[in-house]
Amino acid sequence: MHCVEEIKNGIYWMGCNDFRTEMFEHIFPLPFGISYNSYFIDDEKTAVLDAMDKSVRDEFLEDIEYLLKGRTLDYFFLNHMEPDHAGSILALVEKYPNVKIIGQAQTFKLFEQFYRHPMPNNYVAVKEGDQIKLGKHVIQMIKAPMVHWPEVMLAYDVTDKVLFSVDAFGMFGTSGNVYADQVDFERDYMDEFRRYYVNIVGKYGPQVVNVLKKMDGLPIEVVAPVHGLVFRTPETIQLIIHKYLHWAKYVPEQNGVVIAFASIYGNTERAACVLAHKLSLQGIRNIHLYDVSKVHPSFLTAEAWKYSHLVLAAPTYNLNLYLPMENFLHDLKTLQFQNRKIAVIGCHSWASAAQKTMIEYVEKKFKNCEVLGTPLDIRSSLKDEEEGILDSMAKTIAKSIAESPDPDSLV
Ligand SMILES: Cc1cc2nc3c(=O)[nH]c(=O)nc-3n(C[C@H](O)[C@H](O)[C@H](O)COP(=O)(O)O)c2cc1C
Repeated sequence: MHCVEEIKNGIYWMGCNDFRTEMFEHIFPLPFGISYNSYFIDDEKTAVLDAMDKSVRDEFLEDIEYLLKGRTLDYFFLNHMEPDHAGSILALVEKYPNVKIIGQAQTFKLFEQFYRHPMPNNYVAVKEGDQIKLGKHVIQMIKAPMVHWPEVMLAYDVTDKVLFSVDAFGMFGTSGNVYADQVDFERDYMDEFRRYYVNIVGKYGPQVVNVLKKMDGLPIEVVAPVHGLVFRTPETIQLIIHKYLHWAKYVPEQNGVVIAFASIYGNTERAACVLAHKLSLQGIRNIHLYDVSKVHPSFLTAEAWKYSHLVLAAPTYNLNLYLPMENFLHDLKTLQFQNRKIAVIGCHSWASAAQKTMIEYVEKKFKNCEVLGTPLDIRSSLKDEEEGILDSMAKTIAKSIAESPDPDSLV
């Protein structure tokens, strides 16, 4: 069996969906699975760009054999050493021992660290701008450090204007289709596309901006990532570049409020829900409530990236911030979350710590973020006569949203 499709003259997509892996990198839940793409070029010389995870190694080798039609494999482009794209390389080299492996010196070093199997006779070291001629197809190397590892190199088919973008423009999830224009991408895939970006490369905004600058100078007709759908129409390519510009510059996509709350007994939750309704009465659209104890942080960080405003509400727990909230905020800090206004609600019964810790994250650990309005620290439960505090908070947030510039004007 095989699962391949020609995406441009002599360039083939090979795709495997993986519904068995529960968590990507053993940390990110995969409710819709994950897919691995690899690409084959049929020319005077044959080439494979990127390998696949070892969980789909047999299918990967089967597709290559089918496309080679009895020929041998001349080149393998090792664009990224991470095992979900390199896990099948040893098997590939065992099958095609004379294959030339294209990569950077740094890539080969990582290869040997992981696989303890030096193959210096197979290596062809390349640098930024080098071109490999396969025949009609000429492949140009474009460095993309930290998108999402230091050795990442994109490959650009100069002849057919295809950008093999490695993890850039990848996504969580799977599809029965190959191209983004064959599905309702914005409606059905954007959330997993965003969650992938934020959690996998979100920390490296400046490096992503550099890649986008390099792309700006290239005519691109197809963007072919290693996970998810392929982009071949000007509309879908423009859409993903537009989204990446927002995300990489830490500019929200739209105005709205994410209320991330934690609660042991329900009092902080109640305050969060009442605040949400007060915001709604203020005419605010797109208010999203999330219980951080129930929703994996990878979904929460993606939502925080999407919207302009954030509310954090959590109780004190053993003289600390309640752990699921701490996890979420730690994640945001690690991902270099920035440029947001954030309201804070703490809750405690005898010795407060949560409110102070959340304020510290906003003011000291996040970049260019500020606490919005007067933070609240509930004593066990909010009394009826204190509800006015939530009214003021809702008004402050609504005013801030009204005064926020159109996010599109910032990219
Ligand atoms: C294991 C445990 C530890 C707690 N530690 C503290 C604490 O250190 N300081 C404090 O003021 N309250 C502490 N609390 C109490 C809660 O923070 C407090 O009752 C709060 O109002 C609960 O809000 P909630 O109803 O939203 O869960 C603790 C509660 C539990 C279950």
